[in-house]
Amino acid sequence: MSLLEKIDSPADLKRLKRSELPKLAGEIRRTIVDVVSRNGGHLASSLGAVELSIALHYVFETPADKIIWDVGHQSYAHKLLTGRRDRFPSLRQHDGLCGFTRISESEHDAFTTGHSSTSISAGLGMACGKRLKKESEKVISVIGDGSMTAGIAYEGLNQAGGLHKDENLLVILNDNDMSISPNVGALSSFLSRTLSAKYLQGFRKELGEFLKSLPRIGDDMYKFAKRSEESFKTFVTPGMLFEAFNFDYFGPINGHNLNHLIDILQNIRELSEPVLLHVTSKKGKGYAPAEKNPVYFHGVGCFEVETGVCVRKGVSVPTYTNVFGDAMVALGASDDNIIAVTAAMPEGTGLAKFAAAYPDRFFDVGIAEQHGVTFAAGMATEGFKPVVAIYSTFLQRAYDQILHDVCIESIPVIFAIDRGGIVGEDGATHHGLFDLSYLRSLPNMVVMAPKDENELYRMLVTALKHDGPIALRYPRGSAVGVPLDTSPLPLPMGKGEVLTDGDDLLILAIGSSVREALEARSALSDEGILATVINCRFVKPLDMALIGPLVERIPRVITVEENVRQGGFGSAVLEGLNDAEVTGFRLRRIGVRDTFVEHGPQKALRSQYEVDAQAIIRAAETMTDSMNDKKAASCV
Ligand SMILES: Cc1ncc(C[n+]2csc(CCOP(=O)(O)OP(=O)(O)O)c2C)c(N)n1
Ligand SMILES: CC(=O)[C@@H](O)[C@H](O)COP(=O)(O)O
Ligand SMILES: [Mg+2]
Repeated sequence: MSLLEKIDSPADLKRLKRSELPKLAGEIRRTIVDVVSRNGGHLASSLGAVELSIALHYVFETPADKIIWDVGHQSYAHKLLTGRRDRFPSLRQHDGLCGFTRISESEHDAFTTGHSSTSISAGLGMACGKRLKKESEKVISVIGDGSMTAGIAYEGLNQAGGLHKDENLLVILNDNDMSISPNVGALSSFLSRTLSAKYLQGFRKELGEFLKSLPRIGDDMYKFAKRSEESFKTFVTPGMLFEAFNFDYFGPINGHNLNHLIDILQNIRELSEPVLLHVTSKKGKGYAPAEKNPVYFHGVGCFEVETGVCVRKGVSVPTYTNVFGDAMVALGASDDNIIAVTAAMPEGTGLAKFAAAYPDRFFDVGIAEQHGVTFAAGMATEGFKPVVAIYSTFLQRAYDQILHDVCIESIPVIFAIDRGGIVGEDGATHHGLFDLSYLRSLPNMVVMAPKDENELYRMLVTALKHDGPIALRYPRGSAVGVPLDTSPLPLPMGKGEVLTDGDDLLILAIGSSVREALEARSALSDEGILATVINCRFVKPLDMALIGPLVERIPRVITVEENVRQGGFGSAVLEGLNDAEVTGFRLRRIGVRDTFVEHGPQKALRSQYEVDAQAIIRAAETMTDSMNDKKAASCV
């Protein structure tokens, strides 16, 4: 029996001898690599946090003590140690374990995470709550160096440092010198001073010996230098930053040395004030391909364990992300005013190629979506054309910046919103199901969604010509596979496109849902139901000049979107019809109902949450059945 098999709870872990823990770490790593190679997942970060997870559960007592794993993408070892070993093979699968931490999944998951940099705020809230309840358990926020680039992390530190000194909060900065890509900004270079700190320790020793050797004054000077050693150390390490927030700073310590980790955590456990422990670790630790290429193995699909080579199921259709990335490079060649902004996701958004081609016009702002949007607004006021590429789910963070800094003055910022719709295995925290609703309510904002990659390109061209805020949202994964027109003309603003004609039903679709609508249309025509299908292209401005008369002609209407129904595209159509005083129609909205979508394959989720072609067919059948019933009734 392996050591891991003996662990059904953190209590079992504590029964192991310290000398057994490295073996356990090896078993955990092999399990993680094995499961992720089959299910995909966040491999490199989780491998880098194995010893930290073991040490934390060896020293602390969850669920009474709280551990908040920032983002939660490094929490796989934590899951294995907290009673989820048997279910671990279901990681990220439909109805299986979530890829991040979820309060609803385990009492050991203190907080639900997925979006970064929330752990300090949540941890501080818990620590304050515990103080008021006179509970003495520890709250531990584990945050990476990339997540430390977000403003909210400093808002938490700032409040913590200004509160009572008895907030029982331990912040562990897990510093692997990487975000998804190499970490950016001043913080990153500041943290890497730790490297030179090693050198400085040697230097300090030499200096001591040198001072002692000086006749007469040497001893006194040595004592003075010793006295100020603490401030010297703080000055030359990142401690300076955290001490300024009134945190006691310890570190940097090696995050893969279990003995050191356990010793220091046991000591810190006895302190009851805000402490920051700086741990250095290696992304991908223990699995050579991931150590070598941590960017690729940050979030990876299925791969062969022996080689680390990706197993692809022979699809050659490009992703929307790739088409966007290539279009940016092509368009950037003839227009020096185009700049690209990403919030720590150059690969994920497809902007890495633009970064390589035009490094001066590429800006990675770190995990700082809010700042990224306002930064882009600033550049736009200088005459540039900023294209801000952010995943739909992360753009939620920047709502006020879009409203206040972009829309009020109608500043021409282009939002390239990737991962719009159901994203799949990342689940509830990551689906991009709200953007159509949260953007269309903003004055001056234009909102588009392409039906295929060709239209994505055209929409980007349209956006670059537009003088005001404009968004294009497109889904995760493969595009349709249509031939690309690489010099497309801009689209007429706010105009939809008639795709098919039929008098029985009107299907109004947006974005990737157009494909579902066409699939449904073809199945329905086999049943003798003929539908007019419209690719609306724009959620705002909506083409009411086209839609209004069509609804009067075909008063059975289905709207389709991969977005929540509340406030989305279907709602826009209803509002438009109401404003145009069109009456006497029936309308069904296909979209995600008032719920959060869990994780699983995109196709399965589209079916479960009823936003696929089958859902359109069912809605069409009920509508046309009742139409036939009525016809039949009037004949009687
Ligand atoms: C608000 C937000 N923006 C972007 C992301 C995407 N993202 C997930 S992990 C990550 C990098 C985090 O780096 P770090 O905290 O250092 O953890 P590491 O991956 O190095 O373990 C990013 C950018 C996110 N989860 N949340
Ligand atoms: C943890 C996180 O937020 C990212 O790593 C995210 O999982 C990336 O998603 P994609 O795989 O869609 O790029
Ligand atoms: Mg990191």
